Amino acid sequence: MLDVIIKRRKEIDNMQSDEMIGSNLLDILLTLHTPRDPSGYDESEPPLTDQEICAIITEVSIAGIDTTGNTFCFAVWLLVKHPKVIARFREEISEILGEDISRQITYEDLEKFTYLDAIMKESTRVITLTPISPRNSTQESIIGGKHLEANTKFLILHELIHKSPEFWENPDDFIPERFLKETNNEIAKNTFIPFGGGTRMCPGRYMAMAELKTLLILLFRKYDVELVDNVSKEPKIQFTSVYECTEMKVLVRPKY
Ligand code: HEM
Repeated sequence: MLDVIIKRRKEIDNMQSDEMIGSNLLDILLTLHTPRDPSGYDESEPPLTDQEICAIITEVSIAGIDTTGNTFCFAVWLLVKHPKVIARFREEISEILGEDISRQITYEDLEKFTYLDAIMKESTRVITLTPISPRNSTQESIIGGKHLEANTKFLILHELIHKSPEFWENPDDFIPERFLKETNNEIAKNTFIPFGGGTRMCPGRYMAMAELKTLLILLFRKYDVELVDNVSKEPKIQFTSVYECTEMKVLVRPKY
């Protein structure tokens, strides 16, 4: 990958100052904190080195692809199982974007999608992609009434917390409304942690949510989606470091 980065850096260095760079991740990283930076040139910040760019692209690829892809499959499956939720979601799409299905979706649009936000939250609660996170206590502490010595290794069970009847009513049911302000439902602190928490919380969470919401709008505003056969009544799931959807067949038909 380093070769590709070096080659592209040379190409960009040889470009005329008014020539446009691409909007892909590599070009954005190569021009960050340089006079070509589209978000403005800040001389006080050094440009990224080839090694730093390589590390960022590797990290985004490892941590950002399977996670987002599988979350998308599970969200589609949950939606298809709940036609009333799809109907309300489509109403929200029409309210915010109108009926022009070619209308581009902006980040500002996404912020208005409160029901879709609730769908995504509920979807990541019902099927918690990363069910556990390891931690190591740096100091002696008491957690849940249990005394832990410093340097104790332990696991945070996201999935167990997300399915605990102590914190969630009907925890196995898919009810996006529980995340809406209108229902006045209090979500207790630290009971909703699909992206972890604290200093190691997922740094890709906003990017993942923006991608997932955009994809769901694009899919459901233009297509009807249904599960194909018995295989897909339940998606096939296997656990590696995250839950992976290994098989799910859907039929996608244009609505118009
Ligand atoms: C729906 C999609 C995603 C889910 C459910 C998810 C979930 C998580 C979780 C649970 C953690 C561990 C947090 C902790 O230990 O407290 C994590 C860490 C991380 N995620 Fe994500 N993630 C997603 C998407 C992404 C994307 C798109 C990127 C990058 C573009 C990304 C980059 C990372 C990185 C680099 C870490 C390690 C952070 C650290 O240890 O300091 N993730 N993610």
